[in-house]
Amino acid sequence: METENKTQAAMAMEMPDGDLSEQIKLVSKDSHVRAENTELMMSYQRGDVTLEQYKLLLCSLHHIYEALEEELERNSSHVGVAPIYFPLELARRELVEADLEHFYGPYWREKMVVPKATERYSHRLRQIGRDNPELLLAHAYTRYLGDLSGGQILGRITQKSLGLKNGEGTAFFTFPAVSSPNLFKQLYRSRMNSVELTEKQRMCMLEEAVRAFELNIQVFDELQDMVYRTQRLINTLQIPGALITTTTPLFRVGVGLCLALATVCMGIYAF
Ligand code: HEM
Repeated sequence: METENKTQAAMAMEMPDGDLSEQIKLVSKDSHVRAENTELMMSYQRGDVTLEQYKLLLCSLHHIYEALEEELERNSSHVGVAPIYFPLELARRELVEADLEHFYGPYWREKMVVPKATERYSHRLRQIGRDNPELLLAHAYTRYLGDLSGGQILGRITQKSLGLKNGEGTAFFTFPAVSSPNLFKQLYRSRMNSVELTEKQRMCMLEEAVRAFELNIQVFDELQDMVYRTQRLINTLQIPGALITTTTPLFRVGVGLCLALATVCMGIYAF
């Protein structure tokens, strides 16, 4: 991946129009297509996203935005962060929390399921927040401009697929302080273009944008894998789906162990 990123980043660096917003869009074009084509995003585009997929996605989004927004805030006066710091307009964390509470109840924190890929993503955000804060721009761009673009379509699909009325459980997709997503994206791009970067920093920024997409793709793939595994467990053990999807992971492990034990006991008895 590293070599491929470098080639794409080098190509973008040679663009006659040297605006960062144009270069970053070009360099991440293929990754955007790959992100759109993940199983999870394909379920969205087919309009058949399930509650389980959406709840798992919310857990990961919370973990990611918690790290991103804490690091942006901690570095908000950094020269590479200040121009693109729009907490009032863009912050997602509290909105995701409202959605998590809607689906999991007041003790949602104890019920969160966070895959390894999500941990890796937040670890990367913490790492650059500490060592190279200017690279936070690449991640803020990937997530926030994505949420303001395709994310708006995904919000409508979520409502329709899951039959959610009056915005219940879909606060994440809303931007109450942004009256026009298109105008806001224009402003955001002009702020991105105002950040002064050395050639080396610019190259690292373009590579980081591709990495940001890659980290998102890995999260989506692992979430989908978890959905498949849960489905297989339901089918194998023939237990009601609701028992799996509405309970805590610990409870589910307990149920699994009891059923496994019961199967072994029955086998011994039969023998
Ligand atoms: C079903 C999935 C998706 C659909 C249908 C979709 C669709 C779109 C559309 C229509 C645009 C506007 C393009 C334009 O204005 O030129 C866009 C832009 C964007 N999307 Fe997506 N998208 C999806 C998934 C994603 C994902 C998973 C990410 C990142 C994690 C993402 C990040 C972005 C970004 C950063 C932009 C802004 C590009 C720019 O103007 O520089 N998208 N998307």
